[in-house]
Amino acid sequence: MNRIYLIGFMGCGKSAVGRRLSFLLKLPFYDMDKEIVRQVGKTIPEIFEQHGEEYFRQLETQFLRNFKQDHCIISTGGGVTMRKENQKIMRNTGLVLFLDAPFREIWRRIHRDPNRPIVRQSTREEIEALHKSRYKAYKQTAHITIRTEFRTLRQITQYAAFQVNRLKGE
Ligand SMILES: Nc1ncnc2c1ncn2[C@@H]1O[C@H](COP(=O)(O)OP(=O)(O)OP(=O)(O)O)[C@@H](O)[C@H]1O
Ligand SMILES: O=C(O)C1=C[C@@H](O)[C@@H](O)[C@H](O)C1
Ligand SMILES: [Mg+2]
Repeated sequence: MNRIYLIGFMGCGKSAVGRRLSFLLKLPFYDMDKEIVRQVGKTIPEIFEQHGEEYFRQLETQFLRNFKQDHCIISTGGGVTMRKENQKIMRNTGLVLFLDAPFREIWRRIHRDPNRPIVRQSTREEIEALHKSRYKAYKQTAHITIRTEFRTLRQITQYAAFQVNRLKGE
């Protein structure tokens, strides 16, 4: 299968870049968080509150196992890359791009967002530690790491498209 997965921490730009890349490469775009919300009929904060985080993690893995569409772009949730099984599915079914944004920028983007339950319950220090603890998994799972600092969304999207085409040509 030949999908493009965007991985990385909350707020690194997966959804924003995914939408633009979909337009540029003329491929359908799926946002995993949105797909899960649609399937379950509950918001992410509701899923976390009513069923717990572990249940949400199971929904993420189920989504990856059951999703059938080929030739598409998928922006993943920030925690998806932590499970080994998810890492394997993504690497075996597509090209994995990690959007590597600096933490202070991530924090500026996410700290007031009420739709991110993990952020709502934690201090800046705790979220920074989470970012640090996840970094290696993002890096190791990705075929390509794209550093987003000092780049506009347009530049990141163009660079991602360039890398995708380069790897397809190999
Ligand atoms: N390089 C960038 N320059 C300017 N703004 C950006 C950049 N990348 C992302 N943003 C903005 O930051 C916000 C968060 O980005 P986005 O929602 O795409 O993150 P995400 O990785 O999908 O997060 P989540 O894991 O929570 O789904 C959005 O408002 C987006 O437009
Ligand atoms: O980083 C995370 O663990 C999360 C990121 C979001 O995309 C959502 O998937 C959810 O809020 C959990
Ligand atoms: Mg997103």
